[in-house]
Amino acid sequence: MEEVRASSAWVASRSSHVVVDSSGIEKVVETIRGSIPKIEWDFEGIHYFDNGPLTVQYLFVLDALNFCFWPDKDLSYDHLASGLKAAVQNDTSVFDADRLQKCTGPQLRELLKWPRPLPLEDERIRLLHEVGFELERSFGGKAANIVESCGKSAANLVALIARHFPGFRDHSIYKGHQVFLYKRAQIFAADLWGAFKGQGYGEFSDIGSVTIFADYIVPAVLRQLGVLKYSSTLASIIEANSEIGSGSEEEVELRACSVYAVEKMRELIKIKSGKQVLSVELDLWLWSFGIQSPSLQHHRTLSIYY
Ligand SMILES: Nc1nc2c(c(CN[C@H]3C=C[C@H](O)[C@@H]3O)cn2[C@@H]2O[C@H](COP(=O)(O)O)[C@@H](O)[C@H]2O)c(=O)[nH]1
Repeated sequence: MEEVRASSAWVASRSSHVVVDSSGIEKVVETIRGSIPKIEWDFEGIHYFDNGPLTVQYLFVLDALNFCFWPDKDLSYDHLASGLKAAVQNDTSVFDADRLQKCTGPQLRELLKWPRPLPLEDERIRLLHEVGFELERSFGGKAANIVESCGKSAANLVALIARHFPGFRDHSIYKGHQVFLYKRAQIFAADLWGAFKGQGYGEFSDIGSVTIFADYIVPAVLRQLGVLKYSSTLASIIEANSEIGSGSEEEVELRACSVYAVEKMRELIKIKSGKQVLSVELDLWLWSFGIQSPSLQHHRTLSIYY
């Protein structure tokens, strides 16, 4: 994840639409006084968990589809997590690699009990096929085998997933440089860690190397907290709910500056209180705050990455 951290810092040092405000970071750190509210993984009670390899398969499929809910104002991540949970409870072979490869749009809608086409549905189906195909080709059909081959390293896991599954290669080109954000690959590692409570499939010796997951909720929360400042043009685009192009400077800055700001926050917490908090914990705190603030306006980008 060093490349996520380094390339995000590179963007933050050159950004013009989004600025990381260090006094905003200081204020947040002062307010929390070294202890961020602990948010339980699955605080919503919407995820499948059986303490075994089927949970790993479930989480991998979940994170393969964990992007872009906003184009349908009634759809959210909750529907995906709980819909896939109900599907696997009803049929434990639903995420078998051969079935993933054959899944169609109407079948996915039926699984999720969603009455109309999903946003980017054709992309979601393409990605499910890719996951099923590559799981079968290289991992005996089981996501648990990916995890077992990463030597309890989240960084290895993210690298392995990015190498095998093109849909997880979350990156952009910014001012000629390649920027890595790996949101869904990293969130898969974090989901394993959270679900299995750092044991078994969730044991990673380097969980501290995972950064936040640059989505559309966390930047909005950071802005609300005064950590991110937007240019007036960007602010009005977001206020008007206008779309921001995937890979545009604005979009890359929103995401990369969020990663960088939380890394800075983490460093400052360490300096001020001596406590070593994880970006995964900061992420869940910020994200859960964001989804409980429906009035928070977020940026809108059509993307398969987040
Ligand atoms: N940074 C960050 N982004 C996250 C998550 C999660 C869920 N993580 C689970 C893990 C444990 C908990 O119990 C959570 O349930 C989803 N997202 C992103 O949010 C957006 C969905 O928004 P809306 O349209 O309002 O549902 C979309 O981009 C989605 O990819 C997270 O944790 N961190």
